[in-house]
Amino acid sequence: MNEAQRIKKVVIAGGGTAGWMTGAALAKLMGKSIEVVLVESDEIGTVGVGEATIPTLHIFHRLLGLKEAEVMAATNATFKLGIAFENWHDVHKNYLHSFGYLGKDCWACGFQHFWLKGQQRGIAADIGDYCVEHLAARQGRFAVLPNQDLNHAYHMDASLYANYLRNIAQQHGLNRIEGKIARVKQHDHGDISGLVLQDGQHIDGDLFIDCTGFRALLIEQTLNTGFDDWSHWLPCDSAIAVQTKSVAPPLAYTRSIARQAGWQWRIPLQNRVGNGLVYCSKYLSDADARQTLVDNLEGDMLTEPRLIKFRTGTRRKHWQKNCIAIGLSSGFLEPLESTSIHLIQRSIIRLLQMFPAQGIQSADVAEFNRQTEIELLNIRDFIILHYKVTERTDTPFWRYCRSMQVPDSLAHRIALFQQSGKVYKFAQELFGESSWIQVMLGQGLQPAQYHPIVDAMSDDELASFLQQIQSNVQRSVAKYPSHQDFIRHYCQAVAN
Ligand SMILES: Cc1cc2nc3c(=O)[nH]c(=O)nc-3n(C[C@H](O)[C@H](O)[C@H](O)COP(=O)(O)OP(=O)(O)OC[C@H]3O[C@@H](n4cnc5c(N)ncnc54)[C@H](O)[C@@H]3O)c2cc1C
Repeated sequence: MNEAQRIKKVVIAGGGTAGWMTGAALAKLMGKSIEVVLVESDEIGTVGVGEATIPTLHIFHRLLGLKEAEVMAATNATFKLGIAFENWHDVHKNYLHSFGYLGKDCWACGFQHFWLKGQQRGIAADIGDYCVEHLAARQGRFAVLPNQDLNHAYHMDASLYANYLRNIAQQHGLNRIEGKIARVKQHDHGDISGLVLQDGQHIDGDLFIDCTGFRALLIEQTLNTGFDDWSHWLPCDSAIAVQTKSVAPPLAYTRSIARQAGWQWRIPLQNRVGNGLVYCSKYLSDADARQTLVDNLEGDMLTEPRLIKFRTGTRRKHWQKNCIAIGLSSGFLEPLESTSIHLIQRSIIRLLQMFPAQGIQSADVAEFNRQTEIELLNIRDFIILHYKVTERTDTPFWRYCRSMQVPDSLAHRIALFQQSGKVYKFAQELFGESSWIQVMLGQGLQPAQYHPIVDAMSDDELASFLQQIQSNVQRSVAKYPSHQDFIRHYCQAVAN
């Protein structure tokens, strides 16, 4: 690595969601001190999916000074309060993983312990009845109110989002170059020196951001960084995606419907619905997958079903020499909990925090890679949990998932919850206790005991404690208008 070279010019290869998020952030926040160039190819196009997000996207928008209603109107967006998991625990058994907090904790233990005792005594309602976001999602209500914000994310049109960010990036001086990268040039010491386009143009730079999607043109095809394959834990390797007409007002949550060898998503936008079937090709042929998806659509198809192949896992290093991989080039977990855009945003923020203006330092590179890996491993475990903890035995795919060995870190979390109802969030971890609890209970994992401190309350006191939380949640949700009405006055897309 050439440690002396100052970074004056950053070249972003690729203009999908990752490329344009990176481009907008670098141009807007650092455009006065560095030159930013982005190369993309209309001929190759983008992966064209990735329309469900999680609440952390607010942080990115705040960083760029974007207004929520404006971004939503520009991207046909709806609000997302969580994900409904249908048929995951078992066929016809459903639950919702909402973005909200469950009930009230005490100093010694989380709310789930009070709820578990209440459940044993027959005085507790569904765990979701103690969470505002959960009930609002189920009742189709939503609002952004001062001092009473619901933890929310968005469903949005991925291409419109990329266009929106592209405008911002270009307004702040980013130079967009259309063309296909034919070759990547390297210095003798191995660093990347430039890109050569098919039309003969040379685009040289100091720091290169690989946003070329699954191709990973720089980080892998050029620098041979290596890939850790996680398909033994996350066995889905294919998806078929199609857009359909809306047939009902948009839900304020994503639907994830487990099928015989994977799961189907439904993502409602203001003007259409995004659909897809994620599946494992070992257990389902592409033709059968296409048929399964087409048989389970609600509106007329607006596009031809499109096949996408992927491999779950991670690049061994995310920053290698003078190249940083952001987006699908850095790896892919699978879309179940909509975490990819979050990971893009985390890499961008980390890059800004560690920007190597005076030259790349090996300690920065190591730290960037260390932080990225920790984040990824926690999210990976959370996603594997959905597949592992299931009572489904109806197909070979689900039997495989149920019996597979999981990482020790996840096995520990499962045992901890099963034996004593305990859940802890690790430092810097994306998913909090409420998320782990909703998914573990929803998938059918029942703790053997609750924390003894709960016995300090009499049954009557416990009943009144639970009742009060439930009433407060109901009162809060009753104030919200319908999701559809709120969108209409807050962020109606211009074309609708
Ligand atoms: C089935 C599926 C569902 C998903 N759902 C979600 C979701 O709900 N939520 C979520 O957060 N994420 C989701 N993701 C992930 C999400 O789609 C991606 O993280 C996001 O779209 C970013 O992709 P990208 O920009 O890295 O790659 P791409 O969109 O593939 O962009 C790659 C870019 O590189 C360019 N390029 C490639 N090669 C060359 C070349 N030789 N010359 C010039 N340009 C080149 C392309 O033209 C394109 O502009 C999903 C992914 C899949 C596969």
